[in-house]
Amino acid sequence: MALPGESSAERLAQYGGVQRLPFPKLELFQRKRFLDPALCDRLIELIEADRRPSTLADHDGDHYFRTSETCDLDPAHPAVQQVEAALFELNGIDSAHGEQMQGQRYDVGQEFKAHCDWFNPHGQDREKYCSVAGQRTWTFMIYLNDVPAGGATRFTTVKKSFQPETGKLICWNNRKPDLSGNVNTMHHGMKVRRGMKYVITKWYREKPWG
Ligand SMILES: O=C(O)CCC(=O)C(=O)O
Ligand SMILES: [Fe+2]
Repeated sequence: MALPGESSAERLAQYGGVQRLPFPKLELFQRKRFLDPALCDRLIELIEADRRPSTLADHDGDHYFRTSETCDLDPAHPAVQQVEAALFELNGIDSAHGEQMQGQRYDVGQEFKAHCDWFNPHGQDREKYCSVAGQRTWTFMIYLNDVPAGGATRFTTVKKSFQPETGKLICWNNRKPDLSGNVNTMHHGMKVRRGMKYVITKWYREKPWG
């Protein structure tokens, strides 16, 4: 049984079409065509309607660290609820443990430099970001479109890149079996070279999200 706020390789495998990448030190999965193209288009419209410059915890003053635009997706919107239902069917994580779903849009030249999604236990912002809901457990990310050039997500320590593709989902466990953050989850949303890139991201926590 997975802990609250967690999924597991066994659970993900039940869904069908889920592939685990062959890295012993990192639980990393992909599922192609997780969302259908029409739903991806609706989500892109929502991001376009509501986007604002991204912010970031603990970026050490590098204003070019995450240059994309972000939006918090409305949990009451039918398209967002459809994604939530699909995610629950896949991962079995109680939605109370999920942060609000985020949309991101990267224009040409924009990126999200190499980082881990879990919060540094020694970082200045640990208290601010983890005091209520605890650490991030799993990340689920879905590409909403094909990007003509650039925009791959590169896992830098295991040297694996994912190419954006409409509806493709990738997910990973941010923690090691001892529940500390896994440095092998380090990933870089690389610069878009041509076209636009849209993704949605869903992060889960150890404890229910306020
Ligand atoms: O856009 C990407 O490829 C990566 C996004 C990401 O790492 C994040 O939102 O935490
Ligand atoms: Fe990330």
